[in-house]
Amino acid sequence: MADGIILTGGMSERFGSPKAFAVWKESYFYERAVQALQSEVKTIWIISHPSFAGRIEAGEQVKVREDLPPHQEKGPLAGLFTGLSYTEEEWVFMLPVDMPLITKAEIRFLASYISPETEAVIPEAAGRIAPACGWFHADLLSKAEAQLESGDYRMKKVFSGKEKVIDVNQMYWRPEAFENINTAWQLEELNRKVK
Ligand SMILES: Nc1nc2c(ncn2[C@@H]2O[C@H](COP(=O)(O)OP(=O)(O)OP(=O)(O)O)[C@@H](O)[C@H]2O)c(=O)[nH]1
Repeated sequence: MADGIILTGGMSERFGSPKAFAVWKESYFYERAVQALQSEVKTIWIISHPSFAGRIEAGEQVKVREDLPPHQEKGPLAGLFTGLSYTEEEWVFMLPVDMPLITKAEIRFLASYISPETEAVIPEAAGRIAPACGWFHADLLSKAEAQLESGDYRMKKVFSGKEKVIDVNQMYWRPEAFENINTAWQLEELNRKVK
């Protein structure tokens, strides 16, 4: 079995309010992320921000945590570090909270690329790699920690050549599922485009 990590620790400055509580089809973004993951993983670790973590509903499967010191607010890599610190599973699926169209179908699709030598499976959509979304092996914990300690917070740098980047525009029937929302305008566009 695997665990899930939902990243909600960002400040959502471009969006204007915490994206965890943005609404898509009558659900908060974080609720949609939980729905996508719940049948695919054991425990879901929501790694959130102290200013609103208390508003997120936890449960038997869903645990809410904040970035572990001393790596708070250092971006998605801090969330990966915290999530991997809590999990006891070999694999996690990490999902940024701002990808409201992802469902379990995408999680399973990416899982099909895991093989023994793989350290991560991440999507590339419309020419852009989404390094904070995908399957991550627990061995990345020590690498994430070392990298945070070195002061380099770039997510992509955590990989050591054993990551698989899947071009979802070529391989997948629903590449728009990997679109991420940064602004309120993008969310309006999505409402117009996707019914
Ligand atoms: N746990 C954790 N998650 C983070 C952190 N920074 C960003 N994230 C999450 O990573 C994902 C991508 O974040 P961005 O969209 O790049 O950043 P953001 O802070 O949410 O938005 P901006 O403030 O507009 O840049 C989102 O799901 C964020 O909630 C962090 O320091 N810790």
